[in-house]
Amino acid sequence: MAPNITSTKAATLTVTKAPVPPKRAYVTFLAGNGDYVKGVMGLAKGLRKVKSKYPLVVAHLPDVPEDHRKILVDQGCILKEIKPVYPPENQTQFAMAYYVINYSKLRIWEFVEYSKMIYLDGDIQVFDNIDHLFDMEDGYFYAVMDCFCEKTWSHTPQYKIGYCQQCPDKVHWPSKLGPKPPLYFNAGMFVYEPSLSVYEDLLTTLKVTPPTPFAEQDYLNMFFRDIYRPIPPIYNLVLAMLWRHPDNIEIEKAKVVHYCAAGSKPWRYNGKEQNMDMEHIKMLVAKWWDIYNDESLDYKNVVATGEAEADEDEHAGLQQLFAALPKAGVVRYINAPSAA
Ligand SMILES: O=c1ccn([C@@H]2O[C@H](COP(=O)(O)OP(=O)(O)O)[C@@H](O)[C@H]2O)c(=O)[nH]1
Ligand SMILES: OC[C@H]1O[C@H](O[C@@H]2[C@@H](O)[C@H](O)[C@@H](O)[C@H](O)[C@@H]2O)[C@H](O)[C@@H](O)[C@H]1O
Ligand SMILES: [Mn+2]
Repeated sequence: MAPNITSTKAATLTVTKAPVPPKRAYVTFLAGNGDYVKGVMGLAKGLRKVKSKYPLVVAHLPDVPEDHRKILVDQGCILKEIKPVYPPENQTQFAMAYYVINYSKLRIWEFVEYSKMIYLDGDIQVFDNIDHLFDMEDGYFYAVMDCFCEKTWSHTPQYKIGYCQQCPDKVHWPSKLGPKPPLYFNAGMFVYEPSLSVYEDLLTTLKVTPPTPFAEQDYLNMFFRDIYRPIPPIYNLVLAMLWRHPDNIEIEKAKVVHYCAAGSKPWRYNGKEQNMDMEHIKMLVAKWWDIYNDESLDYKNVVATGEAEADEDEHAGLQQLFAALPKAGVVRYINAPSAA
């Protein structure tokens, strides 16, 4: 029935704007015209396979060629060109010469159109939904602890004495070396909040910080030391853990796998380098290729899936995060996000 309008005074319509939900996204970093674009493509498809609710932003340097950019746009990625960030002039020998470009990752703090982001290296694959990590308490930097046992750490005192934070009771930190190093995270995956003030501080502080072998990973560990919170290794399985600290991990529960060990990049894998003939490595590389080759996961072939399915996966993820916490033992992990 039509409303009975008697007054001729124009009705004042007050539209209360619905609160804009905080924007969240995954973000990765791409440089050069080489084969890392395959890693990013695989990551985009993996996030789709686990029905993540959030897009993948690709922060890329100007040297990423047009055809690579198109491949990623066609896979539903949001491309954002960034300028390189270089450390101050230095004589440092980086653990890997190309690490010098990794300081450009710092540009992702400028993406303030997002309230919270999860950074993932291009050599990472997500095998289970991890959207629930966005619900962790704000104001902290979340990442998985690294391991110091690989040759890439041979320049460090901890490597020289056989100390690793993954097994702090095996070789105790000698007091003559001063205080035990603070917990150290692998910078291939982290949960953070973009912020212009933090971004400015990162770039300003970098100018007066002598570079070190693990480049931006060392720098980020120093910069966020006071708000770093360790999360369980299921959120960034650094492959070296498989042969260095097998007791600290449950490979079947790994939600995120980081192909950072020498010779483990799936798109270059030939099984010839040390430890690359392990059954677990072969299985994880095959799992990566299954996703990469799965055309049903291509953006053009995927119909938007319902929220319900994603929520369901997310709820399951929360339960597993709860389950993973008590087994930790090594460090007190974060308080799991409320299940509500
Ligand atoms: O030529 C390169 C080298 C590195 N990267 C990016 O920088 C990240 C860090 O490098 P990498 O993963 O090789 O370091 P690792 O974790 O193996 O030490 C990669 O994952 C990519 O996202 C890139 O795009 N192109
Ligand atoms: O630029 C420094 C890099 O340092 C880290 O890689 C290392 C680290 O994981 C060591 O612990 C391993 O021994 C080593 O193999 C591996 O390359 C990050 O994964 C990467 O994203 C990036 O920050
Ligand atoms: Mn990596």
